Amino acid sequence: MSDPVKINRGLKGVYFERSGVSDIDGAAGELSYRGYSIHDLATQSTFEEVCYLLIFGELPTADQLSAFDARLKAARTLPDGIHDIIRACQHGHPMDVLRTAVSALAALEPQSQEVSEEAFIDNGIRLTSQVPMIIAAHEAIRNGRNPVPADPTLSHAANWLWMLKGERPSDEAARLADVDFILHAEHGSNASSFAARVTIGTEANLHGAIVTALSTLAGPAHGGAAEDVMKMVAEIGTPENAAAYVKAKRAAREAVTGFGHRVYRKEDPRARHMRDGVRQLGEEMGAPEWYEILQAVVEAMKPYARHGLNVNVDFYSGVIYQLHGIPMDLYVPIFAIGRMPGWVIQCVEQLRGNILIRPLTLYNGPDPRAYVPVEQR
Ligand SMILES: CC(=O)SCCNC(=O)CCNC(=O)[C@H](O)C(C)(C)COP(=O)(O)OP(=O)(O)OC[C@H]1O[C@@H](n2cnc3c(N)ncnc32)[C@H](O)[C@@H]1OP(=O)(O)O
Ligand SMILES: O=C([O-])CC(=O)C(=O)O
Repeated sequence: MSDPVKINRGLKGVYFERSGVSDIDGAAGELSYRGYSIHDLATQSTFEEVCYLLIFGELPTADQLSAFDARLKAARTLPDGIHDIIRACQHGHPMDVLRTAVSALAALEPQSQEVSEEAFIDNGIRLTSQVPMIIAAHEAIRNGRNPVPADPTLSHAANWLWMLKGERPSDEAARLADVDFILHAEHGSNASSFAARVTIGTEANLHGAIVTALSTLAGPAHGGAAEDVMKMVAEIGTPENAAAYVKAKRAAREAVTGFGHRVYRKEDPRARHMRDGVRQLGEEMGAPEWYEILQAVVEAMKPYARHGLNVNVDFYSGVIYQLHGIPMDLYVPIFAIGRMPGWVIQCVEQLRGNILIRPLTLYNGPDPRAYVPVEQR
């Protein structure tokens, strides 16, 4: 019997809202933020500027940028108690620790309860600065070190690396982190941003929506892919093994991680910037084999490219983090650092003319039946 209504499982191809933030052309493999090509932003802009663009809709003037930068820097503080919470769950996955700490911020900072556009922007800017602090503090605490205080002379990306490692990053390392954040900053109605919008649809506060988004980002089909790609590269071991690995995956009808996307049918436009980063960094660090293994996987997947199966943004990012000596379980949290402005502006957009997001499921359970008391079952 055919269903009386058309069901779009996974909401594939369904438009549920209008958005002026980012535009994805999946067929052409193109992405822009507020009309600016991701390629121009990745090569010419900074994460601070992209945050401003996403949140306020226009590129900032020099004065606006410096005022915004000062606002981000002033927000590099965590309330008393957050380090204790991190300490208490230090052995957990960093994504669980980050989510727990953001949830705790909602309880510790009274201003997080306000639901208005201005409050979302204020709280969103504060959280954008606090998220990298939480991740770096956790990394320090779980390794028996004291958290490194933020350095107000450093950019968002450089300060993150400074807090993570306790040493000043090179300009190249800071720029690579900056580009990574720009590329991850926003991506339309992806699963975590959609989940955040669902939370705001109930008129909940921004911190609640960010907790939802973090939970949703953590899965391997979304933000967890970079970590899985690194595990895959380690398992493959040498470029010569890549073809057999892919063949076995395809034979078992299992996903090759870092490939595929719900929207793109050409290569994810963000991937090329990460690919260049892996190649350069690998050569500089005398470890070209990671790039060679990745390219051997791409070669082995070529027969499937005509079905729209190409690399996505996270195919290359994990190896960049690995080359920087960043532990694998920090890859998803790093994605979250970059995605903060995207989540914030999606929540602001949702709040304007808010509507409860509540689709339908078509019932296919048992027909109506009489209740049977427990002693008669
Ligand atoms: C930042 C991000 O979130 S990007 C995504 C990161 N995730 C990953 O890299 C994990 C691996 N990829 C995947 O699991 C999927 O591609 C997803 C979840 C991202 C998208 O899934 P969907 O939108 O359902 O995929 P789509 O409908 O395009 O799949 C089409 C076909 O390609 C196959 N396919 C999709 N991705 C892959 C993959 N990575 N490897 C092998 N086959 C795949 C599907 O099984 C499907 O085959 P079928 O028609 O024979 O059943
Ligand atoms: O858009 C998606 O479905 C996933 C993605 O690439 C992202 O969130 O960056």
